[in-house]
Amino acid sequence: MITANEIHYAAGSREILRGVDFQVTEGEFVGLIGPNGSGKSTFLKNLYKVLRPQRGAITLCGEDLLSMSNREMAQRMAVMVQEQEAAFDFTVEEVVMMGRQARKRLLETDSREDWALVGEILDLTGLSPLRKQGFITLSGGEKQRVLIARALAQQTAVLVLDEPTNHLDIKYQLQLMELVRKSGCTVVAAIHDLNLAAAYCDRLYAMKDGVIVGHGAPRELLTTDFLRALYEVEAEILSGRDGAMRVFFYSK
Ligand SMILES: Nc1ncnc2c1ncn2[C@@H]1O[C@H](COP(=O)(O)OP(=O)(O)OP(=O)(O)O)[C@@H](O)[C@H]1O
Repeated sequence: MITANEIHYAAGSREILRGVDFQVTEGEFVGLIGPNGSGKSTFLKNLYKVLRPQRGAITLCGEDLLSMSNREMAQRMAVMVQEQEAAFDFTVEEVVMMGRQARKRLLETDSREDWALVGEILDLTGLSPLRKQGFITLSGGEKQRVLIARALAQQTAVLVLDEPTNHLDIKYQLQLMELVRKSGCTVVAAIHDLNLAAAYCDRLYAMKDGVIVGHGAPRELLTTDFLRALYEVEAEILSGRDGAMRVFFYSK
């Protein structure tokens, strides 16, 4: 569904991505982990074309991403990032409706089907009581839920999420991960919380200093030795009563 080969990206003389190889197959939920400043957001920005790699190739749904128009990309891939949020002076339902734009012709109005879908997604994300509230008046966690709702309204095959849960309380963290997993989309998400990543992702890619230093199923990848090398912390790995792995951290 997505392949990135040998991606190099530099900002001025600073090499941020140094030959990143990355593959996601259809229906997979892949997490991107790694320490602060390792290049995760920069890599995702290359995936959704806010940045253009100096070297390397990316395909989306079998087509060359770099020669695709933004509209063609938006019909295949929805993106949820943090930085856009200040720009919205719209109601919650209007922001979610914006997700439909990529699927319409120029000047095509919102149909009854569009509104029905928006209503359904507002219900799913627990946002119906807030639908008429101004986006800029929402709390950080509410904004994050609106942005994921907007991405779901785009009805794309692929979702790219940069830190989708960092403002959410624990109930909504679990709910968002559940929702994303059940969406049936192919998902790439940068996630700091390794317990969430391990519980929901099929596979993880670990990035450090602009290169992929490991990838695999969470249980195979996240060993104490690997976590020590990646984050310079001591980790203890246990199993929860649901059988999922839990990681505890101690400073070195
Ligand atoms: N335009 C730029 N000019 C110089 N350095 C940059 C630029 N953009 C990003 N960087 C640097 O590249 C590195 C990678 O940044 P990036 O935001 O991709 O990291 P990240 O892994 O997403 O980090 P975090 O976990 O903290 O969000 C950082 O050290 C950042 O300061």
